[in-house]
Amino acid sequence: MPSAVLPETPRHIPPPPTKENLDYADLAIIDLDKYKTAEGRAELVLDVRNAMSTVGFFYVVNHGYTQEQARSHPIYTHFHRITRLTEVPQTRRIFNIAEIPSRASDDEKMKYVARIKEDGSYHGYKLRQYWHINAGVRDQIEHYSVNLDVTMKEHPEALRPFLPEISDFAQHNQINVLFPLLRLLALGLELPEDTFVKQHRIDSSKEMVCFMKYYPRSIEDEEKTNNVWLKGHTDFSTLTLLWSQPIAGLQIQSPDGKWRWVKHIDNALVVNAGETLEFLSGCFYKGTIHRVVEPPADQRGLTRMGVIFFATPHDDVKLVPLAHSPVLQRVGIVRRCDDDVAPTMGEWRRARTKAYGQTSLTQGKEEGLEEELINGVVYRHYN
Ligand SMILES: O=C(O)CCC(=O)C(=O)O
Ligand SMILES: [Fe+2]
Repeated sequence: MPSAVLPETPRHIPPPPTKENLDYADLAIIDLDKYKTAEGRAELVLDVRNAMSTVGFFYVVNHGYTQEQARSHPIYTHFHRITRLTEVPQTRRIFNIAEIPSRASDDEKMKYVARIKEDGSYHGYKLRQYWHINAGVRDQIEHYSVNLDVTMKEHPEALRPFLPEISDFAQHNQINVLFPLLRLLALGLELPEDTFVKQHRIDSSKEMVCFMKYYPRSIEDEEKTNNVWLKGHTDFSTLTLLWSQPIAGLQIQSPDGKWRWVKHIDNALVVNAGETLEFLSGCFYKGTIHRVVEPPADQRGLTRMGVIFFATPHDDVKLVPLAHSPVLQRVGIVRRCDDDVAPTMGEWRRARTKAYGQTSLTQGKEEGLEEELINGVVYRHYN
């Protein structure tokens, strides 16, 4: 069998977690080991339903990827099985790979820039300063997003040898984490367990892995934005799987209106519900508002790398509540728009992606709230 040797990856070195005593959100921990038994699953259905119908966020542990114990696993390229085995644990390895796109030249970044405004797609680079935050200050976040089907687009040269691993990683997120969670969420609505999975298991999926690099900002920018790096928002996904990393910054808006920090847990996932799950569940599952702010003093000045999987159903799925759910019939359905004008996933994704961070916003009823109308649905931003 022919063999090839992969280039070295950069080394992503995570700093120690913050020692500051922050006001942390109290989030449930969903242990996917329990999914293996019928009793465990029954417990998880209740835990997942409770978390998603109240806070809209939880942690997932035992998702099948190792962080601390080195374990060999073979690496493949497009054509060859590679002879050398990696000793790097899987989670650390994906953070190493995540560093690659940010090191491409400016010319190459321009070549693979995402067609955000043109097609409403994040696949490729979202460069820094694309979004407006406040008072003329723009974001310092660079994304590189790869579709679940990694062959859908071309990628920067340095990333190409790692596409098989990125593909494995994306599929791991989908099959081993997303699908079990979607089954639990369907059971939580007393629906057949594959209800949501069927909407997601498709060939032309637009689900994506996003490598997200936040660069530190000037004191002036911090002041003008009140330390907000990424404005309060909900995600357009059904679920967002965020690979926990030690640099604090992510905050969620608690039901009492207070922003609370999300604490880092080594090798855990932070999972949140997005707008699409709200649409499909008649707002029973909550797409909770979250934002990213400047890290605490002991982590200031660091770049912050995120690895995130955004899950969405097929573009043709009409985003109307699953009204036959016995649970929804009991608790009632809240519609964000009438069923007959409800957008499809594709319409919502494109409209949301094109509009985000671009349009001029109107001041909402509350302080710090801005609103815009997307596809006839009110979308809110919070500062
Ligand atoms: O970087 C984070 O921790 C969160 C990012 C986020 O909320 C998003 O990209 O939608
Ligand atoms: Fe988000």
